[in-house]
Amino acid sequence: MSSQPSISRFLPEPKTVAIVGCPFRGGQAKLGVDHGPIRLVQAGLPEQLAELGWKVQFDGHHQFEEIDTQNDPPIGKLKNPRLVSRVSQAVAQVVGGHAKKGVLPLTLGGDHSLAMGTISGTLEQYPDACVIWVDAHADINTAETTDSGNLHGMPVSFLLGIGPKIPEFGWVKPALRPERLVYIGLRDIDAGEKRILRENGIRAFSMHEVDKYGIGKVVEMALDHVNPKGDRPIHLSFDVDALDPSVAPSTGTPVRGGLTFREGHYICEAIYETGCLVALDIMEVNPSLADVEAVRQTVAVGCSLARSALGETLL
Ligand SMILES: NC(=[NH2+])NCCC[C@H](N)C(=O)O
Ligand SMILES: [Mn+2]
Ligand SMILES: [Mn+2]
Repeated sequence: MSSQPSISRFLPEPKTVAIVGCPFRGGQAKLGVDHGPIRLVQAGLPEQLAELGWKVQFDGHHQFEEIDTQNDPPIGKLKNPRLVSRVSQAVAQVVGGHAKKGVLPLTLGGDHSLAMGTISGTLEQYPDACVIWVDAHADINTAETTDSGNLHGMPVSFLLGIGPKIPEFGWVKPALRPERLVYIGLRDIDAGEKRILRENGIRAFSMHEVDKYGIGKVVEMALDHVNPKGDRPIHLSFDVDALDPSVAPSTGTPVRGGLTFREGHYICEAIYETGCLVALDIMEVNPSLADVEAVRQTVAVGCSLARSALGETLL
């Protein structure tokens, strides 16, 4: 496999990627997702990206505070709210700082609550950026609609500024507009989330549309919706549970009927080809939830999705 020399519309040469390792699990209940970034780096992701011609910056994973339920009791249903807020705020600063320097931040999760931070950071530098959210879930619950209280099911509502205002999350600017957001891969949406998607006119391509139109057409329609002129920066937030559990088994909330290996990679390849990608998240790899071989497979797919989004081609 090789990489194509390609021009980025927004990143100066030499093209530089900064790996933002986020060993964080406070947005959900399962142990192990905090080891995702460590495994992705151990599997050789920095070297693989260098091989593709990127200048790679990585100086160790972030150190976050421990979960402390004593001093961080739930706010309503929200679990670990102060910790999730502080961690995401720190991540927003780091991601925003890289973006400001013309470097592409590649955030490795960790749970998807981190995207509150990564997307805030991107929008700070690129206010007109659009977001492509690839996931089995919409992660758009509010403090009112959430059943689980897990903040990894809620980051999008905070970015849009919908739902009750929680003072502890006051730093999150409602900087994302509903028409700048598009989903691909959805298949497990809570009733309250369906209502939010409808009421806000948010475009979503579920697995039904992937089946109906094929992934090529779906990505074309998705890009056409959020980036019709191809002049907006793109933040790609990829939850590995968008992939079918047979492809990415080791993740906290797997849902059957997901994207094939090729469909997942096609999305990344097509977004790379736009030349508009400015930030990438690879989230929810949890190396503790499967046997050795299934974990290896999930970590490997996390790495290969990142490579595809950063220019690896089949020919
Ligand atoms: N990032 C994820 N894997 N999110 C799963 C969310 C599941 C469910 N909708 C919830 O709010 O709890
Ligand atoms: Mn998900
Ligand atoms: Mn998610």
